[in-house]
Amino acid sequence: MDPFDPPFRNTYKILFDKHFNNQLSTKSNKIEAVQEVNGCEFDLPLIDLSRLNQGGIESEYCKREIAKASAEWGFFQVVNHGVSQEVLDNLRIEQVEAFKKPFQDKVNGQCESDFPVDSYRWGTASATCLRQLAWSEAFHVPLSKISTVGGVTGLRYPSCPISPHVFGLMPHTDSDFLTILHQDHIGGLQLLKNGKWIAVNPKQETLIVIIGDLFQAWSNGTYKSVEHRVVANKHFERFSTAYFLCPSYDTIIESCEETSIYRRFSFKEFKQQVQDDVKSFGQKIGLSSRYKDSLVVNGRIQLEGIDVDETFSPLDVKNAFLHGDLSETVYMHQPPRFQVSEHPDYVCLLQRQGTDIAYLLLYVDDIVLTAFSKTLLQQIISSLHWEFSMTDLGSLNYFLGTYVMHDSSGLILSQRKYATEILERAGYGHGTLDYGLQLFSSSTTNLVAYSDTDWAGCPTTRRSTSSYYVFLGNNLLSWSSKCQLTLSRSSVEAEYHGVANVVAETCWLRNLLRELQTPLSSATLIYCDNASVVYLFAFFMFLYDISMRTFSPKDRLSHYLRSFIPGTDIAYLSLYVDDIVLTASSKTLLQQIISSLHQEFSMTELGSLNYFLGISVMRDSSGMILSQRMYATKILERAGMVGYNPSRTPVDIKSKLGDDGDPVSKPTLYRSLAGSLQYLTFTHPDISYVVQQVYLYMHDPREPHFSALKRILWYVREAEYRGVANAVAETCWLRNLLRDLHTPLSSAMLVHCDTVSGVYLSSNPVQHQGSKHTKIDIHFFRDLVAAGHVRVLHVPSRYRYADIFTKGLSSVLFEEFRTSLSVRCPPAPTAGEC
Ligand SMILES: O=C(O)CCC(=O)C(=O)O
Ligand SMILES: [Fe+2]
Repeated sequence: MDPFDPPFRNTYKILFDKHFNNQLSTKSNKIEAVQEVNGCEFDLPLIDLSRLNQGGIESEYCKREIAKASAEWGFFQVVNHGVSQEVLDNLRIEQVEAFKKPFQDKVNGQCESDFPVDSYRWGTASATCLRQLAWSEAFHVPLSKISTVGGVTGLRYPSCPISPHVFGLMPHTDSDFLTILHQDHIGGLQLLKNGKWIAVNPKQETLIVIIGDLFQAWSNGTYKSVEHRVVANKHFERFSTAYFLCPSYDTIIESCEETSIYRRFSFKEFKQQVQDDVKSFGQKIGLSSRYKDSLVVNGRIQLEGIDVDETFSPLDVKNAFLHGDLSETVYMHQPPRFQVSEHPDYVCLLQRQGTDIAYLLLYVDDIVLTAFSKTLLQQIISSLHWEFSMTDLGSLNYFLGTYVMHDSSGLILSQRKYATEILERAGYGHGTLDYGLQLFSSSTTNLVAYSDTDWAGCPTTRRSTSSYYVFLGNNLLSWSSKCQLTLSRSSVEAEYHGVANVVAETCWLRNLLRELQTPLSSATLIYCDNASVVYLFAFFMFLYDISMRTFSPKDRLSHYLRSFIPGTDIAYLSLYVDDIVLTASSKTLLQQIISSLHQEFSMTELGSLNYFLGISVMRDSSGMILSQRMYATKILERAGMVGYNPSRTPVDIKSKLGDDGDPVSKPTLYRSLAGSLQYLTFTHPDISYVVQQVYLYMHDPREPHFSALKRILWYVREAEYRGVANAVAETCWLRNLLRDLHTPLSSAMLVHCDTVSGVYLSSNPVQHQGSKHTKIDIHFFRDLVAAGHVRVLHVPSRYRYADIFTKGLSSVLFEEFRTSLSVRCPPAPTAGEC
C-alpha cells in the first residue's frame, strides 16, 4: 500500500472481518462474484460529434443517434467532441499530482490551494457491508463559473488486492442531469443493460456521456439514467475525471408531457432525499416509486386503521409489482401540482380508472402487454423500462415458441417452427405445417363448450378419455383431451366426469374474464351427446338447490349418486335418464325430498319400488329379489320359443363355439336376442359366460352360434367372461360406490383365481412379461394389489364359483355355483310384471 492511499483496511476493519469470516463458510460466493464482475464485452454506441457541425441531414442523423443511444443505453461515447487531447492530458497530470499527496494532507485540504477544504472524499462512511464500500478517493472541484453546483470530479481507484469483493464504486445512477466522463486505459467501468453488466472499454480519445436522473425525469422516462459501477483493478490504480452537469438547487424538474410519470420536484429536494436515503438504507433509492405521480406521493401510504399522515418505508417496487385487486378505500395527499390552496388539509380519494385497462402477461421474464389505448400502453412501457432493464420487442409476433401473425380479422397463432423441430427430432422431413390457430377480433361474449368422452378407451387402464373444446364467440379458447383419473363403470359416469371437467374449466375462464374486466352476462352452454348426463345435470341443479336449503355446505353433492348426511340421515338417489329410484334412512327425509322433487319437476310417484327398468323387485323377510321374468318372457316370445322344454344349464359342455357353420338366416334377430340376453345378465349372472360367447359372433353369426343362443333361451325359460382383472375392475367400482355412499369397506377385497400363476403374477411386478393374455389388465390390478386394496387368492376347484362365467359346467356343478351366486326363483309373479 502506498503512503498516499486511504487506510481502507484499518478504517473498515469490522466490515472486512465480517465479510471474510462469512466467505469461509460459503466458498462458492467467490467464484460467483468473479464471474459476475468481469462484465460482457460490448461496444457502446460511438458518436462522432463533428457531424453536428455539418448541418442538414447529417446533423439530423447524429441527433437521432444520440437520442436513440440515450433511450436504449443511457450511455454513449463521443469523439471529435471539441476538448483537445492536451487539455485532457493536463487535467489528468494535475489530478495525479493532487492524489499523490500524503493521505493526511488530502484529508486536511492542504494539497491544492485552489481546492475547497472539504473537496476530498474517500470510502463510504455509511457502508454497513463490504459491498457498500467504495474503494476510491475523489476531489470535487466546483466550476463556479459554469454552474453553481456542477463541477469536475477527479477520481482515483487505488489497486485493490481484494477486488472483486469490494467495488471501486458501487452500482448507482447519477443524480445529476448529465455526466461527461474521461477514463484512463485501465478500464473497470460497467453499465447494466438487460440485466447484464457490460464493460465500457477505455478509449483514450473518447468521452463518455451518461444520462442522469434529472434528464430521465425531465424526458418523462424516454432517456434512461442507467445503473453503472466501477470494478477496482487488483494490480493497477485507475484514474477518471467526471464533469457533472447539474442545475441550480432551486430548479424545478418536470416533464412537459401531459401525462407525466414523475411528479414535479426541485433539484434541492431530490439531492436531500438521496442523502437521506443513503443514510437510512445504505443506498440511494433515486427516482423510482418515490417520485412517481402515484399513491406513494410524499413517501406516504395509508394502511387500514392507520392515520394517513403516518410515514412508512418506501415500497420496493420490484416486490410490489402485480399485486392483484385493490379492494380497500385508499386516500393520498394532494399531489404537488393539484393542491387546493383553500383546503390544504384535504386528501384525495383514489378511484379506479374507468375504461383504461391494460393486460400484462408475465412468463418468467417475458412480458406480453396490451392496453385499451396507445397512450396507456406507452406509459406502462416507459414505467417498466424505468423499473426494470428490459428490451421492448415491439408488437407481438413471437412468444413461447408460438408465432403471432396479424391480419384484418384478428390473429393467427402458429407453432410451425416448433412442429418442424419435433419432426426433425423424430427423423421425419418437413411436412405441411402451415396450419395455425385463427383468433378473431370480436366482441362476442358467449362461452360455449363441447364435451365428449370415450368410455374405457384405454386398453391398459380401462380409463376413459374425455375431451372438451371451449369457444368464446368464434375463438377457440381452451381445449383438452385427457385420460380420466378414475375408472368409470358406465358411459354415463365417464361422460359425467368429462362434463364436470369442462364445467370446472369454464368456471375458471369466467372468473378470469371477470378479473380482466370483461365479465360474461350469459350462461355458459355445455353440449354433451349423452342424454342421461343432461338429465343428471338438471337434477343436480335441483339437488343443489335443496341441499343448499336443507344442509350445510360440506354435505353438498359430490357424486351422481347423492347422499345427504347432516347427521345420520342419508338418502340415495339413483337416476336413469328420467327414472328415479329414491331411498332414505328415514321416512321424513324421504318425504321431504319427494315433495321437493314434486315442486321442481312434474313427475308421477310410483310408490314403493317394485319395477324399474324392466326389473321387478320383490321383497321377503330376508330382503329383496330382483327378477327380469317378464323381460325374459318377451325375449322368448321374440325367439318363438315360449313352449320349449327348459334346459338345466345354459351351455353345452361338449361343443366349443368356433368360426365355422352355415350363416344364420336372420342375423338381425340373432343380434337383437343376444343384446337382450346381455341385459338379462343383470339378474342372471349365471348366463354371463355364455351370453358373452354368443356375443362374440354378433358380426357374423353362424348356425352353431344360434344353437348356443337358443340353449341359453331354453335355460332362461326358466355368461360375460371376465378375467381376474375385470373382476377387480368391477369390485373396485363397487368399493368406490360404497365409499361414495358413506359405507366404505375397511378390509381388502378378496379375489379368488383358479391358476396359481395368476396369484403369482398379481403380486410379482416383473414376471408378467411373458403371459400375453394377462397383459392388458395386469398393470392396473397389480397396482391395486400393491396398494393393499385387493388380495388375489388361489381357490380350490370345489369353490370356483367364477367358473360359471368362464366355461360350460356339468349340471351338478352349475346348479351348486348358481345357488352360490344368489340366483333363485322368486316366490310368485308380481303385480308390476303382469
Ligand atoms: O470512474 C468512473 O469511470 C465512473 C465514475 C462515476 O460513475 C461517478 O462518479 O458517478
Ligand atoms: Fe456515476
